[in-house]
Amino acid sequence: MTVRVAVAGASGYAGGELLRLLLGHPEVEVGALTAGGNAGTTLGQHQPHLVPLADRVLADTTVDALAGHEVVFLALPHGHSAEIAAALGDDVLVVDCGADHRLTDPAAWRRWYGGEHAGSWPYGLPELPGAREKLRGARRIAVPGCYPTVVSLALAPALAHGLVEPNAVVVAVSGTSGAGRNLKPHLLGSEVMGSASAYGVGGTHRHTPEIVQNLSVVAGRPVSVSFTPVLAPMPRGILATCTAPLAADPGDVRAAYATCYDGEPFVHLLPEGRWPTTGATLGGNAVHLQVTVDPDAGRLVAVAAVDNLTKGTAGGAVQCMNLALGLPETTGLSTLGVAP
Ligand SMILES: NC(=O)C1=CN([C@@H]2O[C@H](COP(=O)(O)OP(=O)(O)OC[C@H]3O[C@@H](n4cnc5c(N)ncnc54)[C@H](OP(=O)(O)O)[C@@H]3O)[C@@H](O)[C@H]2O)C=CC1
Ligand SMILES: CC(=O)N[C@@H](CCC(=O)OP(=O)(O)O)C(=O)O
Repeated sequence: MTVRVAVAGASGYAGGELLRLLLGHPEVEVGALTAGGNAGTTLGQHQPHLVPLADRVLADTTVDALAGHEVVFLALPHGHSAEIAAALGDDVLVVDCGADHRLTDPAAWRRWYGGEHAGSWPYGLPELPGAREKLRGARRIAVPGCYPTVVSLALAPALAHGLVEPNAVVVAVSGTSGAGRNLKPHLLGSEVMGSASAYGVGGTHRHTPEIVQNLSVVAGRPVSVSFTPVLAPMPRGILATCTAPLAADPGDVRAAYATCYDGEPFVHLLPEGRWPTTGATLGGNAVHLQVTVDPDAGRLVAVAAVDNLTKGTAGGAVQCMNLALGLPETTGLSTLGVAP
């Protein structure tokens, strides 16, 4: 089986990571590569690590360029996917790395993103209860945001099994590639190096409703989340510290987590006493996770690390493609990190 795959947004960070993984995927042939203003330049000018594709010329992001492929990955800014997907036809698998189709509630979309909601697609986090079944055979997939991937997986077992009260506090540190390859003053080396900064504080980050949506479905009741992201001086990786008040009788918290993720190829509950590091997850399609109880504070504490570009975007997207096409879910994906 050889699947012809196009990548829109190939000059960006998510597009580059998609191509790195797709070049190592045994069932994939890389077809059209598209961009915005950088159309007409070669991929090698933007992604020097992708040597086999260095001479490929980036096309404009048009339906004509993307048509004729069995799979189209969209690694574009928000707002582009609905129109492209509608023109590509129902038989093409469209995997959207953007936010357009993640939220199920149109009112939440209007509040957090503005404008009319384009509708929700099957949500590309297979490890959430019930999600994998909806991804098998799907032809439209909404890949989660990077923070929602790691936070949802860190807290889902606690909420699914009633180990905690339904209100969580999350502080998550992210590398700068999470912000994309944009020329923004706050992303300049001189601003970021040697300094960490909180942003989107006070419930204002647009990933809050996505995290709340995921955890409320898992818990079967409304969950509130106080989410604070922090920009850190590193190119990749997210480390999320998630806490919630313990329920009256939580039982063996670690055993509950171990049972939940038993057999999940991409979620690694660390041995007791060891805590996740972003470094250990870099380049791998894995979430590293640890959980404990803080008895004095009466809180469950879960810490999780992920590479925002791999399991946090592109790796998760390839995992979902595998499920949708009926391939083994782990095809072309490694959990091995890069160290040191
Ligand atoms: N970075 C991350 O960790 C994560 C990103 N995502 C999502 O993935 C998507 C891509 O993000 P990311 O790679 O970080 O962003 P980048 O800014 O790095 O890349 C954006 C890509 O989209 C292209 N593009 C920009 N504007 C247009 C346009 N008007 N028409 C066509 N193409 C355009 C750019 O081309 P050009 O170079 O020509 O401008 C580039 O290839 C976004 O929706 C983002 O939210 C999701 C999870 C995590
Ligand atoms: C460090 C940083 O800036 N991170 C980004 C996360 C973006 C992301 O995950 O993607 P979506 O835009 O597709 O949701 C942010 O906070 O906006």
